Amino acid sequence: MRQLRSSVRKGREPIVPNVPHTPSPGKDEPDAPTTRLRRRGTGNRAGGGRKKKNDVVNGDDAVKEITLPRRTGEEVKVEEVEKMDEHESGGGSGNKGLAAADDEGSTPPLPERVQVGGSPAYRIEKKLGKGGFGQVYVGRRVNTTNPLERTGPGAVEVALKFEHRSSKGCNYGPPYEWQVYNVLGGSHGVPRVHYKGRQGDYYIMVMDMLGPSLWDVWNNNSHMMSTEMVACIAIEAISILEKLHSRGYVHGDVKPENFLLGPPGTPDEKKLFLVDLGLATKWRDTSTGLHVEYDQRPDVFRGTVRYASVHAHLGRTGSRRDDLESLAYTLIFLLRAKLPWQGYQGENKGFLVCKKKMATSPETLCLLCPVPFRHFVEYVVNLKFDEEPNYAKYISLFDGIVGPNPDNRPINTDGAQKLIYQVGQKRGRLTVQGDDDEQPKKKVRMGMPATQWISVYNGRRPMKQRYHYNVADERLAQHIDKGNEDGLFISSVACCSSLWALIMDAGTGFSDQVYKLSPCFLHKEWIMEQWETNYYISALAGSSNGSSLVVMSKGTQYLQQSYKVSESFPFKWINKKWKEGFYVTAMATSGNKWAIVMSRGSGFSDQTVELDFLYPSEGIHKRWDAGYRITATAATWDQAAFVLSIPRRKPPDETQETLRTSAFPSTHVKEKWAKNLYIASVCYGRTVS
Ligand SMILES: Nc1ncnc2c1ncn2[C@@H]1O[C@H](COP(=O)(O)OP(=O)(O)OP(=O)(O)O)[C@@H](O)[C@H]1O
Repeated sequence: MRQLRSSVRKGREPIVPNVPHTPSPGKDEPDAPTTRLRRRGTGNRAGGGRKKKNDVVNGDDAVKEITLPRRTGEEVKVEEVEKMDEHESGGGSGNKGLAAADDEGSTPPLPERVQVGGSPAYRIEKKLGKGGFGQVYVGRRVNTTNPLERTGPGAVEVALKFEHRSSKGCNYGPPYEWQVYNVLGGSHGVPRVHYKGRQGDYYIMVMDMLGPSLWDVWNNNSHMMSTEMVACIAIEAISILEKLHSRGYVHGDVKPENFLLGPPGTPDEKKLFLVDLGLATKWRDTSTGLHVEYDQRPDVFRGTVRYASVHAHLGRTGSRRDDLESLAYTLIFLLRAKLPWQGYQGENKGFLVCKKKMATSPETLCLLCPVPFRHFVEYVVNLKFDEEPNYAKYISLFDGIVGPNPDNRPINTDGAQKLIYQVGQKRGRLTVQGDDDEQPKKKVRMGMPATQWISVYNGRRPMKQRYHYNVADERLAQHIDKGNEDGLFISSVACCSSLWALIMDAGTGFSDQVYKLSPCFLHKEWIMEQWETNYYISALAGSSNGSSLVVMSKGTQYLQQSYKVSESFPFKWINKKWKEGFYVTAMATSGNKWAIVMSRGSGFSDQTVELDFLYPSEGIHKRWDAGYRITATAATWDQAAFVLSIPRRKPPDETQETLRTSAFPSTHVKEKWAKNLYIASVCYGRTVS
């Protein structure tokens, strides 16, 4: 199994060498050699004061939170069960996030005649479509001077997009989409908006009338589309996205329903357009010209579940790669009529779809598709957050599939020809054929889940640290007692195959410690008893059979503590607690359950979470660059979570390294000690897929 190591050293390039594999000795590890012993003060910083009795809150059996009351005796808050967002929409569109799905019956009547922002007057005719935000109708000019005027501000027929003022997109006035159309309207592949304004309760946009969507075409053709047609769509769609991206925006909801052809029977009938800019965001800051900053908010989902990029599912800031990943799914859907993650239902749908996307290799996804499609998928799923996509190269992938004469193609590819020409001109050549010999990059989504040890090391002054692993329940006490006798306290615990790993340190600063091995995850009565006597949870781990090891210490700097056990990663709860001044100070998993401990007085000034279906290497590096350091880790069979924090007091050595190993990293730990790097956190679980 692969082992990887990555690290950060402030002011230096991160080091990312591969570390050789070390087989597990498969037994308890004896005391390891230690560096110089240095004891820290052991004063109890938690302070005294009697606490009121704790309340226990059970949202449901699976989710519970126990909060230690503030010393003011304030009422303990009741937590609701909180789950990942789930969004539904109709049609063939899959599920859409951030959409206010108006029920047709409940929408107020549309005006009979529309005239907004200096436009001519229009009569409303047939409905063209309906989305989560608005409804689109044909508008026919009431007084026509030139009945042949097909496009432009004086067109006889226009598309009218109505959004009710109470719709979600209009909370702060006119729809956000209007602003985006101001910038992008009329650019390559984006319809022109001629007028906009409010009439009665509706915000109305008057735009060029277009034809059927790609979903309509596919649906009306017995759910089939020729390879050449899809390849042409790929070529032109990439060029449309390139143009949109070059203006600083990402679309955010690329899918078959949002690609429209020109009106049938007109010169534009083979031309492709991209509509619905309601979820567009900027990837580039207009004033600085810099790429927007990376962030992950695992509770935020924007887009449509079926076509969303994995990064969008995980709540990462949108960037150019996301549109291309959604385009890849769109193309495969049109070709194969099905995506492997269709059919999931229920409140867990977003999670299951994302997990399936991560577990589906490009080979599996593109089975029976011509090779260029697989190469396209491989390129786009490997794009980094701020990487500039090589649009011209992606377009050139499909050259061999489409006919040589652009005039005979089922979709107009003029935009793409222009792009390739421009790129060629820039480089002093005409095309990007043979541009470079770069092969599609290594695949990160391989379809094979793997579990590993994830260990995190911090640079610090020499101290005594000791580790034990493969420890059976009955042997825990013996190791802990011996450690305590030697002046060590437990700093981290982890579990693999129902055997425990213990890290004991001389540098914890704790003055006393108790622990509990219990058959449940977690033993709330015991925890509450310890809280009563000023012990706080300082480390915890869970086994796959549901048992847990909780370590509680005196002498922590915590002032108040709260924990939650949840079936899914409880980001919403964490987010709420952050606002109350709590920070995550420990985490553990048991099977698919998460236990998160949050404390006041944690010594952090900011905190963030990286959650992924694999080791989130890019995210961790981005956070390291922004001054965060990993302060807690936990992983289930599916997901790995890293909590990264900014300490209030800068440590003298900010070095941090992570290591992923298939066996407990005993040899590596010794090598780290030699460099004054000590285990700060360890867990066992999902790392790669
Ligand atoms: N200019 C147009 N000409 C013809 N039909 C259009 C036009 N604009 C939109 N439509 C049709 O109306 C549908 C909904 O439009 P649009 O996607 O802009 O609305 P939305 O409420 O933002 O949708 P979504 O739920 O996808 O965000 C489209 O799928 C398309 O079928």
